Amino acid sequence: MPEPTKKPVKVSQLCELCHSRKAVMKRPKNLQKLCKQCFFHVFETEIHLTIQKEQLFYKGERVAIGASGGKDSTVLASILKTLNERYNYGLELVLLSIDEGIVGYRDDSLATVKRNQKQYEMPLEIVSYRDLYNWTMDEIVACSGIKSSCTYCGVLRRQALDRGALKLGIHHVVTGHNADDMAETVLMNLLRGDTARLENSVNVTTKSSGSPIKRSKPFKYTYQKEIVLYAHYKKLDYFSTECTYAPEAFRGTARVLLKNLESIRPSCILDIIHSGEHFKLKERKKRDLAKNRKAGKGRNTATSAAANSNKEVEVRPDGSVSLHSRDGNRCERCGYLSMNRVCKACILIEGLELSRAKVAIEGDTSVNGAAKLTKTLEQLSF
Ligand SMILES: Nc1ncnc2c1ncn2[C@@H]1O[C@H](COP(=O)(O)OP(=O)(O)OP(=O)(O)O)[C@@H](O)[C@H]1O
Repeated sequence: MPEPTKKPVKVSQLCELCHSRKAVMKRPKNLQKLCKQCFFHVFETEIHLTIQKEQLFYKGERVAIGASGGKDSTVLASILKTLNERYNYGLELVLLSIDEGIVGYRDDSLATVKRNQKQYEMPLEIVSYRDLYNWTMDEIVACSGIKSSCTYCGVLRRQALDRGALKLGIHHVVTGHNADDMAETVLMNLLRGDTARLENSVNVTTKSSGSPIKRSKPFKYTYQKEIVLYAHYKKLDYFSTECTYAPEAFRGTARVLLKNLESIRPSCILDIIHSGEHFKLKERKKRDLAKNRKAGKGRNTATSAAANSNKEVEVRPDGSVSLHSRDGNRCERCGYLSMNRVCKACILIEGLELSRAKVAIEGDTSVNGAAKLTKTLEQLSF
């Protein structure tokens, strides 16, 4: 029987890197036509180069991966395992998950992380808001409404990741924040005129004041679309549902704007990050901002939940909160490391406790029911 003849692949369909295999995709970052193998290679190599250039790790370092079960952190765990073995980084990788207490969302995504733990053979530590703060996000939303949920969650999660890492004796947490997240942050700060934050919004590595924990973002230059493609082609096991509570409204606006820009000019994500990297505040402006902040003036100054104690609190656009700073010390309330007399998390929790007392006096204290009721009410239009 004659052998079936293989249909020749048109040159225009060949991978633009290896020129031998068929291209299966257009790379979102630069529209290069690639085969699967070459895509894996460039994707992994770019992340390795970022890690090297930024000198993110040292040999023997213990690193906690902030693992939410979503695509970004799942790909991060998979890639770090691959690169650690391929390039002999010598890292000890641990999965660290925060259970915010969001029924029907986080419980399902944590089930994914538990499967990842076995797939990647990494230890897993789960720390919950309930244990740390005696609140769940469902309860917080029931008390304070859905609008400020991202603010609360952001502040509490940042601290919870730090505390979870410290519990493990780890001083470095990596997260799956990607290039799209970075560009969104630059756009948001730009649109708000928040020049003070523009300068630091694109740093790969950050540290909260007073915290001994370093946080890094190895996906700083990695496009979200490519992360999804990688997870898809590698058949990674991840949880794809969005958080039950709406994303921060203004970030959502910046996201839509960015997606529109990206569809016209794919490189704009990197271009925005590049611009962010070159914003530098004049020394005088920096001093003025610091003075204003100390005096409690400025665009983002608000009297927060701790207003009952007449303290001026600055609520920053990224959700972090600051009181008058002082040198590294411990929070008066919870004893956790803080530059402020009372840490950001305690300030928020204090306000919540006041609202909880009010809810208890006014009626229904069944929190799960209250969370559902809040969501239902906010979805209604009159
Ligand atoms: N509950 C959590 N536990 C541990 N780490 C978390 C948690 N939520 C978020 N992170 C970390 O912060 C990063 C950014 O979180 P964000 O909420 O922006 O989610 P995302 O962009 O959907 O990421 P992912 O796809 O990993 O969920 C995540 O990639 C992860 O590393």
